[in-house]
Amino acid sequence: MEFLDLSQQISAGGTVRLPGSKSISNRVLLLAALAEGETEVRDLLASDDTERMLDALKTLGVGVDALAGESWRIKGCGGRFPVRQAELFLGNAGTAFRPLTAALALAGGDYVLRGVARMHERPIGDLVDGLRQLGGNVTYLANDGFPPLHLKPATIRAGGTVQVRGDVSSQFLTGLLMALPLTGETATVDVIGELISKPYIEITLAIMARFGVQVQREGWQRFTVPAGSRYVSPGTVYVEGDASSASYFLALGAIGGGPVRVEGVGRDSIQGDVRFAEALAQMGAEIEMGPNWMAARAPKSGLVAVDLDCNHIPDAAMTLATTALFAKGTTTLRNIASWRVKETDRIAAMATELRKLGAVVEEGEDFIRVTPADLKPAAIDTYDDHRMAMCFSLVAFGTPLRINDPKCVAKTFPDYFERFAGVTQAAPVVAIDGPSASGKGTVAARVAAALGFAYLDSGALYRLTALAAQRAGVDWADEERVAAIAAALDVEFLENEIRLDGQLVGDAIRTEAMSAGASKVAALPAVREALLFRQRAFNTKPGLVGDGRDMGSVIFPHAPLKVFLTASAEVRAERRYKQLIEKGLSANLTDLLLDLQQRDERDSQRSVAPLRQERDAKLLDTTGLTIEQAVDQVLVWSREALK
Ligand SMILES: O=C(O)C1=C[C@@H](OP(=O)(O)O)[C@@H](O)[C@H](O)C1
Ligand SMILES: C=C(OP(=O)(O)O)C(=O)O
Repeated sequence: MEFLDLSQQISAGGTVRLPGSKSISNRVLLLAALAEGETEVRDLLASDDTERMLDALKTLGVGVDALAGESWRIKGCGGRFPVRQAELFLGNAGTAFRPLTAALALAGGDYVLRGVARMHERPIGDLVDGLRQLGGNVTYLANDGFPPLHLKPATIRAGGTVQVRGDVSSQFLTGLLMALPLTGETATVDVIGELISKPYIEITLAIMARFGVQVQREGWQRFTVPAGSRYVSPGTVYVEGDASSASYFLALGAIGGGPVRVEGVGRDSIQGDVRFAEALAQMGAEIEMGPNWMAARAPKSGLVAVDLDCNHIPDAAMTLATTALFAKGTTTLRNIASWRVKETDRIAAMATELRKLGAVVEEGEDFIRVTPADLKPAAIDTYDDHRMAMCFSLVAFGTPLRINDPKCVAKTFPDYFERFAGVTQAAPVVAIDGPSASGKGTVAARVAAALGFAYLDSGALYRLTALAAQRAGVDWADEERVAAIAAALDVEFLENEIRLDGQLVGDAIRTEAMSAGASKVAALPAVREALLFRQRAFNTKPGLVGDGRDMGSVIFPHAPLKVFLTASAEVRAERRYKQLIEKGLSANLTDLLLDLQQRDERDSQRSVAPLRQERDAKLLDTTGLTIEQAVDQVLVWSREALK
């Protein structure tokens, strides 16, 4: 599986221009297609969900032309799709599936609508019931109440009243309202049960109005589409920035210092998720807002927990669940039952993944309660849910972590992680690589102490793996079993000691035999893979000095300082010889030199992460230098690089 390792982050600040709103984009596309006239749509969201809608419209015969930038020209078909028979694939886009179901059921024609497996588990029964009241011929192709659907030509009973349940998804009401002008008669929708996610209905009504249809309403209970309503292109439509996408950056500002400013959405927005800013303010964040921008910064006294009804911001509320990890006290998010029927069961997924990090989580049918704890590194599963991936990126302010399948963000925000990197600053790493006995261990440890950083002796991890394998009677060439040992290594780095399986290791990993073992197991790709995240997880606040052979090339490719530390083989052999003699061990200089040369050869020739000087690494040849001189040089470079 693909993954993305996020380093420990230390600060956030900057400006993000948001991608277009998903909810507005897909509504505008559908209404532009149903309208009379051509519509130019500017700043459309480019993502999986909007691609599903665009593909569907093309399949239905609608003229859809890409213009420069994120602009599109849609040639409206005046309520009658040219293609009368088609099969549509709508992925996991609720904003495409539900409204298209309604429009196609009332527009006549023979259509099959499918989605990804999860879409086939997301309910649509309440909408189908509503459409059947109007005479729509809709059948379930698999399970009753769920996609895929078959829509057949039918005689639509125009006019009158339709009842639709509003307590599972507001998209059913949205779908019906957007489709009703196709009947031409006065039609009234009565909402049964408490309508959820109300602000999304406001978006629907605002965009219908933009296309010339005024819906009359009695609160949230009854909506009437007047006779003779028809969609007319307003010419050009600008799509606002996505308010749900804004939530991650505002939270970053609130957690990581800030200010982080988002542009494209603000006080004048028609999206309910701008009210996420109020929730964040309740947690103590300092919020500023203009007509089409918002900014957040961390409070001096720290964030505090909240107890909130989140029914009005179901998507952005997920961001509060991970923000809660940085707030004092227990945060409760209530009235979020709809989370269970979205991209995944979001209450269960959120609880499971938060617990992996050490948080204390309680979940109920319609709430989640999060109590922060000391966070520990974990690999987070994202359940093909863009918001899981984006929400958990915030956790990097508490611990390094791995996000599995990060590309799922493509549903609404394909370049999310690039934007994340643009406004965050990771805890710095000084990566020191070099051949055996170059003195890199001593230099790295002293540089770490001088900077107040943590120290990672990555070679020790390979030596420990070799030792643990030997103790378990596993051959160093047995890739699969050695990798399993590496993955499960029970190791603890103390001040000047290492504990393996609870016991002090002492010099057992410093023998020549274990050097050879380390070199052998380090050549196995599966072993290196198993130790990858473990090593990255050492990069905590305020920073890390790591030494090894692939610190700068593989483990920390973005390290602000990379040093390639080396010395002539002869000098290295002499240093190693002296070390051994000082420890009272017997040694032979010629054998040591030969050994070193062989090891250099092996390390530089291996196919995975071979030892070499990275192009962006500084070369430090210590052949004629003392340790102090080498340390001083690295410190000078560090201070320059970490400024
Ligand atoms: O109409 C819309 O654009 C949306 C409505 C909400 O769904 P529910 O009404 O199912 O809560 C929201 O979660 C979804 O991301 C987009
Ligand atoms: C619920 C969501 O999507 P959909 O539009 O598919 O319902 C979402 O984006 O969080």
